[in-house]
Amino acid sequence: MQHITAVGFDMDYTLAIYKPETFEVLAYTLTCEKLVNVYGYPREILEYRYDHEYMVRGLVVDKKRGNILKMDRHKYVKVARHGFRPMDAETRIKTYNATTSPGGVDRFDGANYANVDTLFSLGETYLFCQLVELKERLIERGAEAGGLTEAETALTTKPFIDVYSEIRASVDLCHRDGSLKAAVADDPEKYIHRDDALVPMLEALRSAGKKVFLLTNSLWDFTNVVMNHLVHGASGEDKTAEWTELFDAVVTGSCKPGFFENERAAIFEVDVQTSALKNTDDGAPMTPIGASAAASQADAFLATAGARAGTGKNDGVAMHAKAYQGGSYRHLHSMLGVSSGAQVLYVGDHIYGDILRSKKTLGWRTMLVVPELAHEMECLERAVEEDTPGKLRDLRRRRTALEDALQLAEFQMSVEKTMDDDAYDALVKDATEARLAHREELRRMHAEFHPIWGQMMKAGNQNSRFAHQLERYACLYTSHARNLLAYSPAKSYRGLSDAMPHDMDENV
Ligand SMILES: Nc1nc2c(ncn2[C@@H]2O[C@H](COP(=O)(O)O)[C@@H](O)[C@H]2O)c(=O)[nH]1
Ligand SMILES: [Mg+2]
Repeated sequence: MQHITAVGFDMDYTLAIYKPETFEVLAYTLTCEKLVNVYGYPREILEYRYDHEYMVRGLVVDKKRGNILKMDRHKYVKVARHGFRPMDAETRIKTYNATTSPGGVDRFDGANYANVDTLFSLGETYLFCQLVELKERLIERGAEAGGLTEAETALTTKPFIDVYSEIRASVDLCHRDGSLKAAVADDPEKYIHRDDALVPMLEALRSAGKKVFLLTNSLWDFTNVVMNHLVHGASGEDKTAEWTELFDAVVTGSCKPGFFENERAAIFEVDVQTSALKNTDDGAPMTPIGASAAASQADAFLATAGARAGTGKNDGVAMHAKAYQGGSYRHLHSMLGVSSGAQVLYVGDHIYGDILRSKKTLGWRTMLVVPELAHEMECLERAVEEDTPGKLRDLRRRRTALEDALQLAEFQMSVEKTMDDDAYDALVKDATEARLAHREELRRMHAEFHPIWGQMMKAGNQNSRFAHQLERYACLYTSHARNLLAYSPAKSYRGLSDAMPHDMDENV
């Protein structure tokens, strides 16, 4: 951290942790309403309930087939469900892991797939599974007895990928038409956890000489709602702009990940008293026609530009306001007096929106917030207490030894053309039992983490795709941004040393 001069935070699901039992349920319910009222879906979905514990991040939606997949770091699909129904191993392997297409292995990144990579997407993925099942139930019902309503008939003919797109569009609408955000603004306490450690954490960074910034895709009005709740427990008329004093720069409506690449994006100044947006000339104040008093104000700001932000000038951009909307990393670097991406640490929850592009394009240091890690670590500790890793290692060793012995026996038989049938049958039996015992213990261990999807960071024995992306793009990861408070702002974080199979004592 010694070389880091600026530490930035994403807001939603990074500083502000939403309560799934209220916030996700609200987003889900509003989405169902849009599907019925805007897209003409059957009214029965208004009665649907959301189980916020069912879905997890890191899954991939196969929009075309109506399946949800969990894969390992090699993109080998280890768990698959059609809607909520488990896919049998044979179908799963045939569909995803034994492709003979000329392009080779499916990359799972085209238009037919969607990543469940933010906590915002759990509800919509759950709803997709419900509608996959509803569509199939209606097709069966229609074939048996007829008598479907117009809305039901329409759903039976809709490809899964269109159902997915309409769910997505409905979710998008909830975020854009104010329905979701107005409800949160009315009662932030109901939807967002407060956090006593937040202000001390931001203050500790600043006292250590770091610039601190907020960079969020939420627009100013919603940011102001959320930050007032987090910092002051204030809402409605009691809101103020005092919380902005905790930051050296506040950028809202940032359009990440475009913010990290698109240098031409216009930046607006936010009037924190009225929430009005003011035009700027690439960040410098502009005087509206006829506002002569403002002109001298603009001159004064320009004269002192940089007082708040070190140099305050970078690439010829002068920045002075407390809060902005839009813009690009170039404006932000200017506000912070940053000349190299390696000086910035950014803490966010979205592997694509926050982490990947900021690191790849700008060389920012990154920290991924993974709230699920707390549960994952509790389960790991329990597993260690029960010696599950030891049991798995022994079972895996026995399985490997017997499979090796069986393969060697089969090879010898093929060369010598003789065989001791009884010995061979016993070996086959032992190898099969060892394989099943190992698999069963692995399944049992995964189920302790999550009954459907297992351990988030593993798929079978391997790192999951989510864990792989995290390792590749996040310099650090933690269950909560507040954990920064537990370490010195000058701490040197060191990675574990890399290990290859031949470096290990045991290959388990
Ligand atoms: N229009 C949409 N907005 C969305 C969607 N999912 C989330 N969001 C909004 O993005 C920001 C995230 O802010 P950040 O602090 O994490 O950068 C927040 O305002 C969400 O409401 C969506 O599907 N469509
Ligand atoms: Mg976020």
